[in-house]
Amino acid sequence: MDYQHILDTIHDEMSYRDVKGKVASYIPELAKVDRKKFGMHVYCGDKQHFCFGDSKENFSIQSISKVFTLAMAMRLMGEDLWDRVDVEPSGDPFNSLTQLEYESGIPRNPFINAGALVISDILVDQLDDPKKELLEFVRHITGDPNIDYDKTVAASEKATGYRNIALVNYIKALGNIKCDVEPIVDFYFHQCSLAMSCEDLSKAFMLFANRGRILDTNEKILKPKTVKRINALMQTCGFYDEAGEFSFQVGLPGKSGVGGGIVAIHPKNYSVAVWSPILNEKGNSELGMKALERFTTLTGVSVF
Ligand SMILES: NC(=O)CC[C@H](N)C(=O)O
Repeated sequence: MDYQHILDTIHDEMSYRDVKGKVASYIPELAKVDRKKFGMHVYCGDKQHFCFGDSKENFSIQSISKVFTLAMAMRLMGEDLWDRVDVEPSGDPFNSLTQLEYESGIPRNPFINAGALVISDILVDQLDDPKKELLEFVRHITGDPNIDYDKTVAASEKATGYRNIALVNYIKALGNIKCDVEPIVDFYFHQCSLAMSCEDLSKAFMLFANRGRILDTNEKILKPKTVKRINALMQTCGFYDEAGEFSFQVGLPGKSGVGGGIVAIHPKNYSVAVWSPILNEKGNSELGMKALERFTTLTGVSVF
């Protein structure tokens, strides 16, 4: 497969001028990102990798971080985790509070904010220094010791993060949060602020395409069963109330973030990351989704 040719074709065909969405602004710092940015990176099981555009530039990974924290929580709790968070698509926006009331504080899945905040509670409760351990985890699986939090983005989200703070308080009132609210949201805002490139993300997500093993070293980090569960959740819940559309258009398990990144994987085959900060109404990268649709169409490879 000539991946470089396919990526070059996508780069030639598409431009930020073709999409009408907006860069996220409810986190003030994200509104400063240049809407012209566009990059893509593919990592393959044979360690070859291909890219175009701004694929080596760091951006705020936001909700993509929820996949890393889920992996860490599954390593700590195994199947007991599912007593605290469910595994169903929500069909609601990522930051919705409504289902919690009639579902007794058990979030629909770990990729909506409510679910990710319960995962944050678990990590804050069980780890001595969760921020340090998350950084170590991400640096280890990418082999990049320079990955770090963007403290300006974390502070910007904290200053305006009323909904997430409300979510933790509400879930705590319903009995599904153990720790204090402040350290949970502090950890969550930091995980969302992780600054990574498409290159970093496609390499990190090879873990999920490679049955839980780091591509470079073959070290086993996750059990195959854990990887199966995480990939299933990415397929059904990775794009909030657009999960069906992403499956329909692209046909890969994946995860998006409001920084405009999307990562998707094909089990045993490849991992692909794309970044364009212009979001559609559902909070997913508009150009990113189109680029991935072209990618699975031109390669003829999706999970379906
Ligand atoms: N979908 C997202 O990327 C949302 C992440 C963002 N930090 C929030 O909690 O609102």
